[in-house]
Amino acid sequence: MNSFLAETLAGRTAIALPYCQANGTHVQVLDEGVIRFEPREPDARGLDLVVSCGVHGNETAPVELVDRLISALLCGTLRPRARVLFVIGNIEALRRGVRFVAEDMNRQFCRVPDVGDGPEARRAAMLEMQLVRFFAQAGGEPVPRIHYDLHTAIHGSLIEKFAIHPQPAPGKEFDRAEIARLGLAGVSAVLLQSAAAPTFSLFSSRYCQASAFTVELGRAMPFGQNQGVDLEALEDYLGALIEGERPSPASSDVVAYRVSREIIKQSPAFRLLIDDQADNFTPLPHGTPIAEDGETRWVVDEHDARIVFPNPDVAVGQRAGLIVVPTTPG
Ligand SMILES: O=C(O)CCC(=O)N[C@@H](CCC(=O)O)C(=O)O
Ligand SMILES: [Zn+2]
Repeated sequence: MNSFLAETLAGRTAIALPYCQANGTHVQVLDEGVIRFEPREPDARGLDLVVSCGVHGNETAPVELVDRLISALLCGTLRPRARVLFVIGNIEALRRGVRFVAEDMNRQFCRVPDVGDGPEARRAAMLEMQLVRFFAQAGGEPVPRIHYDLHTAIHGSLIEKFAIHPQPAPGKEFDRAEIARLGLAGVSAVLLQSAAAPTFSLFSSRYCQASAFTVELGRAMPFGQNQGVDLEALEDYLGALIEGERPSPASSDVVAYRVSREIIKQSPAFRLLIDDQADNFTPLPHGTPIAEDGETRWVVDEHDARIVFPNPDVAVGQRAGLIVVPTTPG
């Protein structure tokens, strides 16, 4: 039998009726690339978990990981004791092996009522609806809600695996316990966002009250070329969550950075003044000119600053880099 990913890329998954596996697990394909698993015993459910991948079509290692987890659930070697929703984000971009088709999907979330009409904007709006329904259907006693949106990065990184924790809603705080747990998944650092970027993880954090993270897992490579991306710890960790475990680390190994500034491209004249191939977390000495755009110049005035996601080729209005500085979680 072809895997869920193979069927999805071939255009052969679509909304279907729920069914029950021999081991009692309830399964339903909710849309193209969207599949939900629920345990036989609803009372056993201790967690509602969303794992998304492929929001950028050139970031395939996490898609292969998600496909392995789905296959294990479908053949019964993994038995859920949590409700789990898997989302393969930008299917057409995955088919083409490109980051996006018309617009960056990870800038199309949280846009109601101003939803765009391109393919990524429409898909993002549908995925938002799926998450809202998934979390609302839980019933019973409230359980923790977690969303991991899995990515890989364009450049190399001095810290290979790191997460971005979206800016909390007013009156809320960063989730220290979930940040610490990420260490068990092989994640070494977290960036605490200080601005509301229109990402998938911001959506689930703000509108679904989930503890949400964008997780960067190494370098973006095409399907079949991800041997250099070691996702074993993450795969074990997600398998444990799905099977109802909630491992807690004795102490946190995850170092924290605060996003000090977002560098926003304001016009086509935007220029990066540092190497646009710089690794993520490359240190930026005080006084370094980073970018210019007409009259605007970005110069490092932070102590111990690093650059993350330097990219001058984004659309006007989008971020061309993050300046981050060390901080403490929480
Ligand atoms: O490597 C890059 O420049 C981009 C990698 C990537 O796709 N990162 C995400 C981060 C999302 C967030 O800030 O939560 C993105 O840019 O969408
Ligand atoms: Zn990405």
